[in-house]
Amino acid sequence: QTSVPRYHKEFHEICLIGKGEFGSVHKCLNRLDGCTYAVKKSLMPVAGSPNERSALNEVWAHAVLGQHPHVVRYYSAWAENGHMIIQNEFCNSGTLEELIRTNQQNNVTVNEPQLKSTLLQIAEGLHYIHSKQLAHMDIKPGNIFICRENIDDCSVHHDSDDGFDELDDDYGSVTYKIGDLGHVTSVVQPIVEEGDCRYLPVEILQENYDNLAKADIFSLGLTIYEMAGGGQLPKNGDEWHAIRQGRLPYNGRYSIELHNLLELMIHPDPTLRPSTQVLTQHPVLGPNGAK
Ligand SMILES: Cn1cc(CCO)c2c3c(c(-c4ccccc4Cl)cc21)C(=O)NC3=O
Repeated sequence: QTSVPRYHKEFHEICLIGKGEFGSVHKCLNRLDGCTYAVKKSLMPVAGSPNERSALNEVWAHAVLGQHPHVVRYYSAWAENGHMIIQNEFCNSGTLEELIRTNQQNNVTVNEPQLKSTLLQIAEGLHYIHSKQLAHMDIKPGNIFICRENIDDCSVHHDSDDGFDELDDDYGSVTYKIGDLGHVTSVVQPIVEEGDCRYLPVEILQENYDNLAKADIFSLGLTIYEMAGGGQLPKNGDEWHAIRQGRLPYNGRYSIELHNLLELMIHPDPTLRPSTQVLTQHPVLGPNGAK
C-alpha cells in the first residue's frame, strides 16, 4: 500500500552524520516536538537475510531495553518506500571512536579519572542489557555515543584544544551511551551475528556461545584500552593473538591497578573475566579508586 512518506512529513533533515554500507544517519528535527533525533535510513533487507535479522534484532532489543541513561534511547521505527527507518536519541558529541582519533591527532592522553568514569558508565549500560538476558555483541568505540550537557547546540562549537576541555568535565557533564543494537542477541538462545573482529574474543570466533555476556566484557576491555592510548587494535596477526592471550602492553600512562583490571577483562577464560556486577562495584573504579 502507498503510505504518505512519514520521514519527510515528520522530520526536517539538518545534516548527514553517518554513512556506510548499512545506509545513512541524519541529524533530524522533528517538526512536531521541535527536538533533534538521529534517524538511520537503510535499504529494506532481503527477507530471511542476516541483514533482516540484524534490523529486527535492533528494534526488538530497543523494545525490550526501554530506557537507560547509558543506552541510546529508541523512539520509533517504520518501513517506507523500500527503506527501514529508525529514530533514536541524538547524542551531540560524536562517537568514542572519533574522540580517540582526535586525541591521537592532538597527541592528547585521557587522564585516569576520565578512563574510569567511561568504563563505569558503559559497564552500567551493559549491566542493564545483561540483566535482560541480552548481550550487545558489538561493543567498540564506534558504537559508544557521547552526550555533553551545557554546550550550545546551535552555535558553531569550537572543539577545545584537547580531547577533554576541563570545563566540560566539571560543569558540562559527559555521558557515554551504548548504541547500535543490531548485533544484540539472547544470552540463552544465542543466534550470533559476529561483530568487529578487532574487539571479539577467541571463544566467539570458535562459536562457543556459553558466555556471551563475558564477550561484551572482553570488547569493553579493549575499547577502554584503546581510549587509554593503546593505539589502533590489530585485526589479525601476532599482535591480535598476543592480546587474546590476555596480555596488554603497559604504556605507563595509568595505574597498574587499572591495567590489571583491563587485562582481567580480556582474560582468555571468559569465566575469569569480571561481570558487570563486579565492575560496577569494583574498588579501582570507585570514587576513591586506587590512586
Ligand atoms: C553515525 N552516527 C553519528 C551519531 C551522532 C553522534 O554524535 C549517531 C547516532 C546514532 C547512530 C545509530 C547507530 C545505529 C543504529 C541507528 C542509529 Cl541512529 C549513528 C550515529 C544514534 O542512535 N544516536 C546517535 O546520536
